[in-house]
Amino acid sequence: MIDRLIEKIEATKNPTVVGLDPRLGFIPNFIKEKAYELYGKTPKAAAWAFYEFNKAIIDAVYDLIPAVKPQVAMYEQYGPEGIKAYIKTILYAKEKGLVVIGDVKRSDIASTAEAYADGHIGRVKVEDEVHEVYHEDCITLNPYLGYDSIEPYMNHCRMYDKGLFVLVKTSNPNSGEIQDLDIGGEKLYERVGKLVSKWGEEVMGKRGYSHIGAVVGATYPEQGTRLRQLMPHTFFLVPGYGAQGATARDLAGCFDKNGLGAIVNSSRGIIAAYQLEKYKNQFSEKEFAQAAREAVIDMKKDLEGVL
Ligand SMILES: O=c1ccn([C@@H]2O[C@H](COP(=O)(O)O)[C@@H](O)[C@H]2O)c(=O)[nH]1
Repeated sequence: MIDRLIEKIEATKNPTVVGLDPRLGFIPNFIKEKAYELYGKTPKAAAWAFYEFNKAIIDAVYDLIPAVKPQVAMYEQYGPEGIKAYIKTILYAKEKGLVVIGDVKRSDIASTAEAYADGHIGRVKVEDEVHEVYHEDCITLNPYLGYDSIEPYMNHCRMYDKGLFVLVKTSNPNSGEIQDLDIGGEKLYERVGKLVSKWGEEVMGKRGYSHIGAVVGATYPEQGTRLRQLMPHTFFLVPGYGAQGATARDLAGCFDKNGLGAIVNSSRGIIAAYQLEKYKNQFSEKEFAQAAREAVIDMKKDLEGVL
């Protein structure tokens, strides 16, 4: 997976990931009205609207970006219909040639992790039939349970050309409460970073980066720079740009000397761009997808400035 992702970044000359985190508040009225006409004000209507919205966003930006990151929580909250919209979104993005990062943040003991791994990045067996269910290219994981909770996914990376992004330093305001704890001369996030890097040695790609990457928040520039030094063969997924306040300068340290090594996610800042002060005079609600495209172009330029 990591080699495919690097190729896509090189082809688009853009390390931007569009986060597909739809919320009803982001969906233009004309889509919602249609959804309610078809299905009433139900979870099915929300899921229908999400897929229509995502499809239009993907159509508007797929030629500019290497990857999308659907956030499963936004879909899961609407139950089975939401999950169907999540899977349909993934399949559509893949049809358009995009790498798909499922932001699912799973974590459990090995025997349960096997089920998550089979479902998300592997195959499930029903008697003599084998099925791929969720179709993500890679997923996010929480490392709190240690190596045996991650290992079940590693085999799938090898067998099915998949990847992982493991939480190391998250972008949220309270992440330091646990992740910045001093544990005998080093910070907990540093120890976790070293572990993730070591686990990654077992599943190296061909371009010097492992199929096991790390999530490193753009909102913590010092920690990002430190982790880049500690983890030279680990690709970073960097959330926190835009809506959470981080700028291109904040995340510059997450890249390697060749301007590779990281992909930067922006969700609200792109998919809801038409609602932002910066774009709302330029684009109407009907033009939400064009606004998203403009936001991607602006983000690309912004990142180029620090690479
Ligand atoms: O440390 C983390 C890990 C994951 N996320 C996720 O990324 C997006 C960010 O959305 P924005 O709208 O661009 O703020 C969202 O899905 C988070 O769950 C993160 O922000 N930080």
